Amino acid sequence: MTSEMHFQFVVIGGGIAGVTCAETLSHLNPDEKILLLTASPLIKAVTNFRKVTKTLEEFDVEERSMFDLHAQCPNVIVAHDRVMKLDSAERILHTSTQKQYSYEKLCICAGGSPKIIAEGHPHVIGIRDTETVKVFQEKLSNASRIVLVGNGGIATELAYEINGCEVIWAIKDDAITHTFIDKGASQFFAPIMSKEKHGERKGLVKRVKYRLDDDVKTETAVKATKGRKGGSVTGSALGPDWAEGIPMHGVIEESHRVHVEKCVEVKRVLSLNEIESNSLSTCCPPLWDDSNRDWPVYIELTNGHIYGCDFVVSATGVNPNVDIFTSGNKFDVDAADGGIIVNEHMQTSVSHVYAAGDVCHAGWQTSPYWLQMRLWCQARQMGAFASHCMTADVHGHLEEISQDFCFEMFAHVTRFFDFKVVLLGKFNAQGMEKDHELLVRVTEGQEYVKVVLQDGRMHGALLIGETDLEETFENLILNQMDLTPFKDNLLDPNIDIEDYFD
Ligand SMILES: Cc1cc2nc3c(=O)[nH]c(=O)nc-3n(C[C@H](O)[C@H](O)[C@H](O)COP(=O)(O)OP(=O)(O)OC[C@H]3O[C@@H](n4cnc5c(N)ncnc54)[C@H](O)[C@@H]3O)c2cc1C
Ligand SMILES: NC(=O)c1ccc[n+]([C@@H]2O[C@H](COP(=O)([O-])OP(=O)(O)OC[C@H]3O[C@@H](n4cnc5c(N)ncnc54)[C@H](O)[C@@H]3O)[C@@H](O)[C@H]2O)c1
Repeated sequence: MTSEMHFQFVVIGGGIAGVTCAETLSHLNPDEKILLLTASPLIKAVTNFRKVTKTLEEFDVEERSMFDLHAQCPNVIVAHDRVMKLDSAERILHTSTQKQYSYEKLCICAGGSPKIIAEGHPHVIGIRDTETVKVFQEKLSNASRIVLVGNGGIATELAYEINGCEVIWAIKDDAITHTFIDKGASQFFAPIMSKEKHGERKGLVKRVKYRLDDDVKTETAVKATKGRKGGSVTGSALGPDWAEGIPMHGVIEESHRVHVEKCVEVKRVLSLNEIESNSLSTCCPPLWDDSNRDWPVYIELTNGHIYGCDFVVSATGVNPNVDIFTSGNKFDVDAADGGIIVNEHMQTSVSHVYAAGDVCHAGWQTSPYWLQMRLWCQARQMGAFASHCMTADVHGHLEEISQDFCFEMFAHVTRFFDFKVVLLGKFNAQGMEKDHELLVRVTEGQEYVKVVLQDGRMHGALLIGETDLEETFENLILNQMDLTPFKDNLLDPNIDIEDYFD
């Protein structure tokens, strides 16, 4: 019989949400012992945090040993141990090293795993953590053609970054990068995507400092006995600009070649044997050479096209890691995205259990200008806010805690195709009825500015390039000024909009 260790606060997950939650708990409760349980030996740390505007934030993400977190927050004990079972009635966690931990308050920050088409197929991979990136790089270094499935963040970055390998990019939509931008913006990017990249990439400060050394030793760590099961992902998700500085080269001389197949899904993954025995004919994009080539794997798309390739990258979103927790416990889970539902205090439907980051589904009545997307900024914000709520809860004044300002308005800054991209509020008019209006300004190869208006008020904006408009537009969304009298001038490039609304 193993002895049980008790902690006031236990956090599960060494990603951005879990580490931020544990760090903030440590600052708020310097006299309490906090346990962070993580299935991955390295944890994620947020550094150089800075606010760009009231709601936009930027930070670096470093992969660190568990030792570093304990050194920085001595009341946080980090255990490299996988939670195998939650007994929420007894408030006990059972781990892979046969330990038991009881808690007063628990925060689940177990992240997500890539949702992979044809899961388990040896020629289909997903990307989530440093280990899966290594697998991808290794496969790519011997590849001359891949099929890329998905139309969100990862697919967009890969379509731009991969060199020396042909890419067939299969998307469900009629325009690229649909998760983040509208069709007009994807047309803005189209010529840029097909251009070859020359010389140094411009202007971008590398934001992620990954340490890929596998053997980080820690004395405080409790060693996990089990590794990955069936190739499942246990590491934390990568973060901003993960693709920067990671070589992505195939074997051919042509530096950059992408063929986009629009409005399709993958119907079947086929072997050469199946192609031959059923006499199926394969396709090749115009001007690409496919003569006499046999491929390790073939993809049949719903438009009937069959492409051969070395391997397939499934960049098709994330499944929250909920199974271990929902088994035997009455968590409410969102039917559509599979996340554990949390309320405005990050509480789940199970007493004393909170959740934050990719694993959770924001189940509260959200502000009209905020939406959940599984992003590092939201993982950090949710982790930090959950720790404030957990602390208030143990002191009996949770109801006095009002929601953090960061949930007032959605704000995300990233880079696609080497352009700065800022997303504010309902940047794609998400969930809005047809009665909204779009104002757009485009300068080819330079900037794309789109504003979403309803009843003359700004509800969202998409800014591509160095527009310098984020602060002004953030204010206009937050203060809901009636812009009807200024509508014609709002995007006039000859008017200094900042002065205008000063
Ligand atoms: C390739 C890639 C690129 C990305 N790029 C960006 C970007 O540019 N900008 C952006 O905003 N976002 C980006 N994201 C998304 C962002 O990285 C995630 O939203 C964010 O990191 C999620 O953090 P998290 O802490 O919720 O989860 P995770 O980082 O997934 O961490 C979950 C943690 O829980 C642990 N865990 C899981 N199960 C257990 C268990 N049973 N017991 C113990 N521990 C467990 C895992 O080991 C891990 O440490 C990217 C994601 C990927 C995969
Ligand atoms: N720069 C950034 O902000 C950035 C970059 C990379 C990743 N991320 C985040 O990391 C996470 C993972 O990225 P991702 O690109 O896998 O997810 P995503 O949610 O960004 O995009 C998933 C894409 O896959 C498509 N899809 C889903 N099922 C499909 C199917 N069966 N067939 C074809 N297409 C399918 C969806 O339509 C969507 O376009 C996301 O939360 C994303 O927001 C963010």
